[in-house]
Amino acid sequence: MTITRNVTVGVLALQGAFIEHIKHFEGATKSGYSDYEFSFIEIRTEEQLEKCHGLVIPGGESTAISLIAQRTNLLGPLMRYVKSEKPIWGTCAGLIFLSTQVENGKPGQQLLGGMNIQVKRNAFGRQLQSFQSDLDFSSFIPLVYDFPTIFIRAPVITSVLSDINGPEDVNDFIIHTKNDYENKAPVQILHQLDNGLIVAVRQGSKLGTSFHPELSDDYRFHKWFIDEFIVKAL
Ligand SMILES: NC(=O)CC[C@H](N)C(=O)O
Repeated sequence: MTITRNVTVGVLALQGAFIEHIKHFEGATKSGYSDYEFSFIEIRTEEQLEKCHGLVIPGGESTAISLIAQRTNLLGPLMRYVKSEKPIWGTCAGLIFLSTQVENGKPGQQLLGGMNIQVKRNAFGRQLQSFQSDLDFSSFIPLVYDFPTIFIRAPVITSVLSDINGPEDVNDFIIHTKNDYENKAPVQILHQLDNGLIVAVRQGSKLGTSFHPELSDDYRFHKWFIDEFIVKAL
């Protein structure tokens, strides 16, 4: 007799593209996982968050997600969750929220500080606010040579921070996390565009992508997150 294990993955549902992530995870796990019974749930409260083996922070607007998290008292629980070393994947605005520092943040914007990186919001400028590109991710996802990758007013990773305490001369735009967590794992660059811009990084159990795999019709990225981050951490 095989024993099935219940696994819960949460998607932060304060604002943005959370339903799309849930649909992709459901599609990605429909078959091939006889040992696991997956539930993908929307997260709006601390009680819901506590049930999760891993968390996804979707794209949307990082300033709005931060504001709603503060107003609904979820910011503290999210900062504690980041420290638990459970898998977390931030896409686009979620990547910004998960970072340690934003070079063009909005005053009052809060960051979870899960990855020792600095990001820049809306990094592709006005002409190129949104675009789609087939990218070769086969160096980290086996056999994925042509993933349909959608960028919408996307951020990029501008540096890896060695000093997580932040800059001494913080100006009006550099926003630094208030979380005292330091992720000790090395930051790995997973993908750089041809022009050198960094759009996917991993730091131990944390993953950050500038783009939106949940807006394509391809489940392979979500399946990789389940296999590589969630299942391996169980
Ligand atoms: N598609 C997105 O998530 C856009 C991110 C948005 N520009 C921000 O700063 O939060």
